[in-house]
Amino acid sequence: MAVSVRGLRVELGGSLVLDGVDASVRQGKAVAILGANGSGKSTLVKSLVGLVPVTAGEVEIFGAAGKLPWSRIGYVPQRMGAGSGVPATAAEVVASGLLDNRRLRPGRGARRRSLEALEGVGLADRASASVQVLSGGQQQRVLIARALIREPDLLIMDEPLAGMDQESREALARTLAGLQDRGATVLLVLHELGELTALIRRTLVLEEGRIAYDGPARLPGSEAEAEQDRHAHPASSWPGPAVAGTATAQAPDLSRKW
Ligand SMILES: Nc1ncnc2c1ncn2[C@@H]1O[C@H](COP(=O)(O)OP(=O)(O)OP(=O)(O)O)[C@@H](O)[C@H]1O
Repeated sequence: MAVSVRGLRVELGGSLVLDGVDASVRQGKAVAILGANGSGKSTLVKSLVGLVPVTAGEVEIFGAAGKLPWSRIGYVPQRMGAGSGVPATAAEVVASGLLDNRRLRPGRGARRRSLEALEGVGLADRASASVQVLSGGQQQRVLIARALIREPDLLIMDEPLAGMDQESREALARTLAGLQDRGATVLLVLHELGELTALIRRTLVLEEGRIAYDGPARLPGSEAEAEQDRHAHPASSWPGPAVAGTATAQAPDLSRKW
């Protein structure tokens, strides 16, 4: 398993934000986490990357608990500027994704890789721009490119589509499909599947800190199903198992916006 959580409870500021979450994601799968504001989506992904303390339960990444294999993980937090007074170009911020705790320089080929990563979010033309002059949505894409340049085995993004225009969303969808083709696991907090409908086969829906639904992203006869059919690989072996076999509760309308 790329990700496995068991009985996960997280208390923040005296309230129970995650209340016994159990879920596993196999390597190479793309899963969306949906749910209303405040349902615990960000807290769940933060708990996976060690950014919030776990009150009870277990989190395992690539089969190991405790020590995070950071070099294999790309994480993009919920909308956070990339600028904040940093005197660097977009390409330099992206290249900083290649840094680790041991070296101060991004190493060979950093510029080329940085441009490729920016291409992946449709921002190659702004590579030499100072991040401070980029718009909020462009800065968000710089941060996504900074995660992509790491060629992560596990990419976790918290609302990556927020504030992105359609063209950028489509560029990101293509990039994520390529990443998945290489066997990476993709975990996304989303408010709607949108341009990523063709990529996402499974969704987890959170409600008040619990998993209310865990099953196929497209339900028979749904708009999402039709959309996936339009994009699906012709050799795809889908449809998968019936909804009733995998859903933990009655399926919500997965084509809605949360
Ligand atoms: N550091 C914190 N201290 C206290 N409460 C917190 C903290 N972080 C989050 N919460 C609370 O936990 C709940 C879940 O927050 P979280 O950010 O995980 O929700 P979300 O599903 O990602 O919401 P959104 O869709 O608005 O991003 C909210 O009620 C929030 O107020």
